[in-house]
Formats: sequence, C-alpha cells, structure tokens
Amino acid sequence: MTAISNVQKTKDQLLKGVSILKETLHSEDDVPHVFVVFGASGDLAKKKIYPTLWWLYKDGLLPKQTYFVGYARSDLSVQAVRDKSTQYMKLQDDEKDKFEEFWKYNYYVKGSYTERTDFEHLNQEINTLPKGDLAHRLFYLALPPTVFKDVSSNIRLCCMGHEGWSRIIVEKPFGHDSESSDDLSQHLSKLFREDQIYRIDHYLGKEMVQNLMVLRFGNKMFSPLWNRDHVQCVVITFKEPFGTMGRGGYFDESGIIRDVMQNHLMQILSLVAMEKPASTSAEDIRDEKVKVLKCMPPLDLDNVVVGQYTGDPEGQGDAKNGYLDDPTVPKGSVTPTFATAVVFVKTERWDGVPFIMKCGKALNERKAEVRIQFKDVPGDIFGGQCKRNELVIRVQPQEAVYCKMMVKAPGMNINPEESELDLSYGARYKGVKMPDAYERLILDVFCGAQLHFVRSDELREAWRIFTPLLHKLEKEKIKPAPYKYGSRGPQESDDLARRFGFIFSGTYKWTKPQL
Ligand SMILES: NC(=O)C1=CN([C@@H]2O[C@H](COP(=O)(O)OP(=O)(O)OC[C@H]3O[C@@H](n4cnc5c(N)ncnc54)[C@H](OP(=O)(O)O)[C@@H]3O)[C@@H](O)[C@H]2O)C=CC1
Ligand SMILES: O=C1O[C@H](COP(=O)(O)O)[C@@H](O)[C@H](O)[C@H]1O
Repeated sequence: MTAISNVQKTKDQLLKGVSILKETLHSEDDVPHVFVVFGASGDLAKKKIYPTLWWLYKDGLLPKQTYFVGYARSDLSVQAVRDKSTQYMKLQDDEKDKFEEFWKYNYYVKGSYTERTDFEHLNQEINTLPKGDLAHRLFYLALPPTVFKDVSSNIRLCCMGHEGWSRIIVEKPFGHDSESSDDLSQHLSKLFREDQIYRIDHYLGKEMVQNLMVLRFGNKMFSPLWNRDHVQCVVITFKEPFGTMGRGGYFDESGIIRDVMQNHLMQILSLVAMEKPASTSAEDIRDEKVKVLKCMPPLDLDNVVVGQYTGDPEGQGDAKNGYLDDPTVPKGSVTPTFATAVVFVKTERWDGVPFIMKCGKALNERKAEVRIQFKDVPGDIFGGQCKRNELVIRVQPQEAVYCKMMVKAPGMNINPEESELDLSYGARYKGVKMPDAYERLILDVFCGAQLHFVRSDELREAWRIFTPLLHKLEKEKIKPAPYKYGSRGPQESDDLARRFGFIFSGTYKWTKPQL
C-alpha cells in the first residue's frame, strides 16, 4: 500500500471513530447539558477550558443543546470572558459565524465561592436555561485548592441535577501530601460517588500516553522483552525550556516533584509497568495501575537528586534570571525546580529494574519521553562496538516511537552501526489532527468515560510513595544542586542515572528523514 493510501486509511479510521463518538453523544441530544466553569476569570479557564469547549463545539462533538456557564467572583460578562480567551482559540477566518453561535450558548454568573446563597442563585440561573431543571450538569473546578472544599460542598447542596446526572471535574493539586490528599478525598467522597468525580491529570489525555497500552498489548514482539530479563532501566523524562517566569510564588508552594513527578510521571510509569488488564474497561485498567503503585516502596532520599536553576549571565532575556531572582519566590527558597528520582517496582516482572524519573524547568529543551534501555547483547562478537538498544516513546514535541538499534553499515565491510526504526507521527500521519489533551478529557467527561482520570486509590498510593521524601526535603531544608538555565540539569543527576546502570554513549546521531 502506498504512503498516501495509508494516510487516507488512517483518516478514514479516525473519521469512523469520530462518527461513532458523535452518535454516542448525540443519542442524548434531547437532554440539555450545562457545563459550569468555576474560576471562569482565571488563567486555566482562558487558556485551556474555553478554547477546548470551542474546539469541541465547532467539531460538532458536543451534545446539541450544551450551555456554558462561567462562574467567578469578578464582575465580568460573557463578552469579557470572550475577550480574554479568544487569543488562545486559534480561530480560523471561515469559522466566524460558528464562533458567534458558540458564544450565544454562553452565560456568566458572578458569585462567591463560600456563600450558599450565591450557589442557589447559580442553580436558579441554570434552571432558567431551556429545560435547565432536567439538564445533565458538568462542574469544572478551575480553581485554587483553597476553595475546593467550599465549592464542592456548595455544588452538592445547591446545584445538583434533578433528573439528569451531575459530574464534577477537579484539577490538581489533589492535596499536598498523604494527609491533605486523604482529607480532600474523604470530603469529596461524602458528597459524590466515585463515578461522579473526574480528577484530571492532563498527561493521561496525551496521544502517546494513551498509545502506551496499544503499543504494549497490541504487539506480540514487545511482550517477551518487557521485563527484568531484558530491560536494563526505564527513563521517564519531562523537560521544559523556561523557568517559573513570575509564577514562582505559586510554584514555590509545590516544587517540581509535586508539580510534575508525583502525578504526570507516575501515571506514565504505571502504564509502562502494569500487567495486561482483563479488558480495556476503566476499572480493569485502573486496577492494574494501582497494583503497580502498591508494589513500590516509598522513595529513598539516597536515590534522589534535586536541583534549582541559576541565571545564565550569557543567556537571553529570562534566561539571565535564576529561580531565586524571581521577586515572587521567597528569599533563600530550597524548592526544587529539577528532580531525578530512582524507584523500583517490586513485582516478578520488574524487581531490580530502576525506573529513573527526571523532570525540570529552565532546561535545554522541551521534551517528554519514555526511554526503555535494554541490556547489553551477551556473547559479543563485534569487539564492543554494539550499543544498547533503546525504545523511545516521545510524548512531545513531535510525537514519535523509535527504536535505536545496530545495523550493518551499508557497504563492503561488516561493521555494526547505530541506526533506528523510526515511526515519526508527523510523517506517518501527515495531515491528521491530533486532539489536544483537554479536548479528549473533557469529551470523556461528557461520555462518562473514567479511564483517563485518576481514581482515589491511585492518588493515595502515589502520595504514599512521595510523602516521606517530600517531608524530609522540607524538614531538613535540603539544598538543591544548582544548575544553569538552559543546561541539562545538575551533573549529579547524570551521576545518579549512571549509578543505576543507564549508559549514555554519546555516539548516536539521528538524521532526520527527508520527507
Ligand atoms: N522520530 C524522531 O523524531 C527521532 C528523533 N530523534 C532525535 O535524535 C536525537 C538523539 O536521540 P536520543 O534518543 O535522544 O539519543 P541520545 O543518545 O542523544 O540521548 C539518549 C539519552 O541520553 C541522555 N543524555 C544526553 N546527553 C547526555 C550526557 N551528556 N550524559 C548523560 N546522558 C545524556 C539524554 O537525556 P536528557 O533528555 O536528559 O538530555 C537522552 O535521554 C534526539 O533529539 C531525538 O529526539 C531520534 C530518533 C528518531
Ligand atoms: O501540570 C503541569 O504541566 C505543565 C506542562 O504541561 P504540557 O502539557 O505543556 O507538557 C507544566 O508547565 C506545569 O508546571 C505543570 O503544573
């Protein structure tokens, strides 16, 4: 089959998938849906939630009668919300009429997060929408954690659907440590059933994270290799090339371990390490993920490196400033902006295999990936020339799956050379639109699909693994290793990875294929 017809086939399959989805959603067309955005005045709402609702709306993926209600303390209007969010909506010239139509379904209600009467007022406003009293209701908490409890209690008291279902979507942070997370979970569980709670970890909405299950369980060739007999180590990386940029005050409360490692990287780790689930149902898959976490002992400080970026005097703009130069960061803060941690999964499959999680801000590039480094080939006959195979699943940017392998260098001699099997999505799936993580996840909430959301027991286990380390770092005020803005992080991180058997040869060179 030619490359072009392959692309067409993929598009056809995707279109078929989308039309099944539309059928499912539109089967509820006669019941109105009301999507309430709490914190409609905020950053998340303008940058992610409203743009996502617009993309879903314009693609015809939402049930026919869906109304959007923004709620916040600020004295705003629909026009003000629209003005703030339009720049993030990637509006095309030929979409202007549809865009006007979208905003006609929008409403704005001003109110506090604490007063019951304000929520009664919100409920009255919802009821005045066409068949509003019968509507299914989705409540998105795009809010700081300080008001989670008040808002969720008030929703329960005043705003639940009478005939239709109600679902609540919660953004991280889900607590600060085991105790605070349990407290929040208990609070929510008194108000809502687990099937009404959607805890967002937006990494679970990314194409390549969702792909992990298919790669692992839809291919015979990987399963015999996916274990301690063949895998030397697994490296899961998140890198961002910018610092906290004036948001240091907010970031300082959490640090990179809470911000990225305890949630996004742990979610990826459990999908890489889990056993094959009994089915693709949300509960079967989440059961397997929880089992992985249960087999992981708490993190040991000896297996962790924390870092904090310093300014690069030769850098441009923001790169000149270190974390501590941010005026919103408390003086002398020891909050890590970088961390590498080695963890173990004590199962028959993985015992002894280091899982190296690495994440940081103000680094040399933007990248998120999973790297499976395989063991050396036993019984070498090539005079030590062969490098370890690596299977890399690049989550972003430029999604790809590639396998670094040895081949005979083309020519008359038999010399091994490093090369790759390369599946670059940009080339293989040219022209196919990759939905944004939030698009997939919000659509899942409409459909009632909980697979890509965090269950309360997953959360509890993840905090169990991280809480002792976090408390120790904070109690002992452990000083992070400095690293320069724009570097790969502190040297200590590479030393740690090497100590656990990861080998970087520095010899691999990738030649981008000419398309
Ligand atoms: N389809 C595609 O798009 C493909 C793209 N490529 C590209 O080719 C380039 C090279 O490939 P890659 O797989 O990264 O292989 P490399 O061998 O260059 O790097 C492998 C790993 O070694 C780490 N590393 C880099 N420098 C050092 C160092 N000095 N000490 C210790 N560890 C180090 C990197 O970690 P860290 O992340 O911490 O820097 C990375 O995880 C990449 O940019 C990759 O994206 C390759 C194949 C296919
Ligand atoms: O959750 C978070 O993720 C973002 C990175 O998300 P991405 O989709 O752009 O990779 C990160 O910048 C932020 O600090 C963190 O809270």
